[in-house]
Amino acid sequence: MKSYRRGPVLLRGDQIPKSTTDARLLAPNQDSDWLHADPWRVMRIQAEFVEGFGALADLGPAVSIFGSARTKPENANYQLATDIAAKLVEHDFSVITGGGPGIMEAANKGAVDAKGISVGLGIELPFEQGMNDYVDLGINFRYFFIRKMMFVKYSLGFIVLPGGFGTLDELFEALTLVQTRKVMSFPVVLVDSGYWGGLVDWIKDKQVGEGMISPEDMDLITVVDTAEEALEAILKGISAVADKVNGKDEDGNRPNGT
Ligand SMILES: C/C(=C\CNc1ncnc2c1ncn2[C@@H]1O[C@H](COP(=O)(O)O)[C@@H](O)[C@H]1O)CO
Repeated sequence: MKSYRRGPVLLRGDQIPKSTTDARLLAPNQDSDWLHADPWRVMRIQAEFVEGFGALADLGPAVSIFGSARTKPENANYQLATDIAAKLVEHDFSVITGGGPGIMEAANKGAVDAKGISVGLGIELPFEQGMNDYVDLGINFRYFFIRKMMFVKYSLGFIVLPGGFGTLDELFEALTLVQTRKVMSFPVVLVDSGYWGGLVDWIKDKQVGEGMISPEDMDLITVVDTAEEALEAILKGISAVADKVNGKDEDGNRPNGT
């Protein structure tokens, strides 16, 4: 049977193309549909990873702040996000957000006002949506999954204010990565017990109660109400991770007593 090889792909019968990849590439007057074909998308995906890694390589220690794109400046959580970002900057952290409006804008504003590094990892959306005015280092991603990976790779912890589906997506992705040990356990801090309390109770009641997660998985989440508590929880969580990396126990001692 006649076979045709395209790199690692074996093609037979009707799958054999009428022309080669090179011939199609060199052919005049082609339409641009091929630019949207999946193999070409892989190149875009690669390019987006390269751009992201390049732009963030020298960032240094950073914390991501998530929350609703719809929170208005007059909402108390807007000021809270600003205060948390300022406190992070005072402790030499860069602040990373999704670069959009609402809580993202508030956190970027707090970082800039405190003279820190304010990062926005934006996402291309079907409606016009620029980066907020307080982003000093911004990258606009086409692909959600690449952007999500950048948050995890370049953050030492996540602080999550009230939000909608986008915020929940970011929260549960972080928890899943920690639970499955794809990343070192890093702090995930929920701010505003009034907002998150019902969800946390449901997780305890249903997910722990019915054996969908382990009771220890609850330790991955800390719920706080103030900027000071958020900072404290992040610092504590980060030093716990550092201790783990250095082989220390929960009290900061090494097994050999050093
Ligand atoms: C919906 C509106 C603007 C959307 N613009 C966004 N820009 C950047 N990042 C966004 C945007 N919307 C959602 N995100 C990401 O999800 C989280 C917030 O989503 P939620 O559903 O509002 O909770 C946020 O942390 C971003 O990373 C104009 O109203």
